[in-house]
This record gives sequence, structure tokens and C-alpha cells, in this order.
Amino acid sequence: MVNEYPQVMTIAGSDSDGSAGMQADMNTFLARKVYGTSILTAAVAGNSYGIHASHALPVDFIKAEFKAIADDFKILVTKTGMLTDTKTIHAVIESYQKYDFGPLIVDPVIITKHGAMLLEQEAYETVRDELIPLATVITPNFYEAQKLVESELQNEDEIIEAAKKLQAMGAKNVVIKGEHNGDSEIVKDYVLLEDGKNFWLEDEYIDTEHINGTGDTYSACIAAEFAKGASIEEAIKIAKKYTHDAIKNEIAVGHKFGPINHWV
Ligand SMILES: Nc1ncnc2c1ncn2[C@@H]1O[C@H](COP(=O)(O)OP(=O)(O)O)[C@@H](O)[C@H]1O
Ligand SMILES: Cc1ncc(COP(=O)(O)OP(=O)(O)O)c(N)n1
Repeated sequence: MVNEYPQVMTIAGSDSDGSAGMQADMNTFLARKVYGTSILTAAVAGNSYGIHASHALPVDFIKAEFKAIADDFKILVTKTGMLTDTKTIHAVIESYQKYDFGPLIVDPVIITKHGAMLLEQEAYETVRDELIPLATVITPNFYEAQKLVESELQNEDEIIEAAKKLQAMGAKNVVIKGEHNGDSEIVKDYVLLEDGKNFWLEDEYIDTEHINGTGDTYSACIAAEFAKGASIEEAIKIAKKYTHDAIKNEIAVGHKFGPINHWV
């Protein structure tokens, strides 16, 4: 018997400690039982103490990766992660539109939760004007949502307004991931769907330093579940639970800010 798995793709950077970026995406794809392909955009030298160096790949090489996958695979859903700068985003958009890689889940990676910048500031506008309009789902964290809508989000009404603005920019479905700084026992993500349905996804705050790669995992899980046939709403709910369980069932890796548990 030949087993078949839905084929998905991540367009992301490699994080050398395995906790985030492409490694978190691929771990999630494996765990959620889809076959993951990968377009590498950059490589970062990271460990549980932080990111120490970063190197963007040449755009011609990125385009060659796209062609290699397009020539051989039937990709059902694609997700983006670290895209570094405007020329990388342009190469990604050009190749994504040239071939058929399915709906796009955009994780607009700007900064890690420990403060390392993964997107040049000049590229925010490119993300807003050129990438967001292609997004079936966009999944900014609290900080990224503020950067993209260019205003501080101080209460729930402002988060709801920000989600509407992101939808007006062209994203069909929006997930704004909530703050988790320990000030509240609940972490709340806000979801605004294409048809206007909206809700808060709540879970308990988990007090741990092992939360590297949570955003990558969340968006990769949405891509995987959507590829397997879930609706966007179901895929988001499954991704929230999977990410939460992976944070809760901590593993002992690294000396500082460790990875989450993709085996969960
Ligand atoms: N300490 C925590 N306790 C509970 N949920 C968390 C915690 N940290 C992150 N999450 C959840 O993980 C998911 C990813 O969010 P986040 O960590 O903000 O993304 P990013 O990695 O893009 O910054 C969200 O659903 C968020 O609510
Ligand atoms: C190569 C690379 N890409 C993305 C990240 C950040 O991952 P994300 O899950 O969005 O954020 P953290 O939870 O890791 O802060 C990364 N570190 N490396």
C-alpha cells in the first residue's frame, strides 16, 4: 500500500537551534501528518539565548527553489515566515504567482519575542501593500499587528478595529494573537473570518520560558489542517489547541528560551 499525505509548503528562514522558523514549520507538518516542502529564504544563527547572525539567500536561488517544487509537487497550501527584506518578498510573490501553490497563510514575521529583527523596516510597506492582499489567513502577533496597522492596541475594541483594517488591506481571514506577558491568566487571540464571523480564542496563560517558535507552529498548523480539509475556522481552532498543548507539555532543550513540544 502507498500512503498519501497532502503536500504543503513553507517559505521561511532556518533557525539553527531547531526551535523556530522552517524547523518549527517542518516539525509541525510532520506532527500534523502532511508532507512538508520548503523554500529557504534566509538562515539565522540562533540558540536558546537569542539570534546571533542572519544571512538572506540570493533571490535567484529562492526562485530556483520555487521552480524545483513546482516541477514536481502538487502543493495544496503554502505558508510564509521570515522574508527578510523587500527584494526577497518580491521574489517570493513573483514565484508564488507564477505557479499554483494553493491558498497562502501569511505569518508576517517581523521580530522574535526576544527582540531580534527578522524583517527590515523598509519592507513593512511591501508586506502591507503586496503580501497581505494575497493572504487567505494572516496571523500577526500583538506587536506585528500594531506595526502593520501603525497604531497602538490598548484595548479589545482597538484589536477588533485592527483586524478590520488588516482585512481591508486584503487579508481574507485575520488572527491577531494576544499578549502573553504574565499580566493576565488568560491569553486571548482575536479571529475575524472572511464572512464577518468573529470571536475570541481563549486559553490559560502558561508560565514558561519555552515558547520559541509558537507563531511559526500556529501558522504551520493552520496550513496543515486546511490542506487536510478543515475549514479555516476549524484549522485556526485546531492550531490554537495544538500550539497551547505544545507549550504546556514542556521539553528540556536549551539553557534559556527553549522550543515547544511538537510531539505532543
Ligand atoms: N505563555 C503562553 N501561554 C499560553 N499561550 C501562549 C503563550 N505564549 C504564546 N501563546 C499562544 O501561542 C500562539 C502563538 O502566539 P505568539 O507566541 O504571540 O506568536 P509569535 O511567536 O508570532 O510571537 C498564540 O495562540 C498565543 O496565544
Ligand atoms: C528563522 C526564523 N524565523 C522565524 C522566527 C520567529 O518565529 P516565531 O514563531 O514567529 O516567533 P518566536 O516565537 O520564535 O519569537 C525565528 N526565530 N527564526
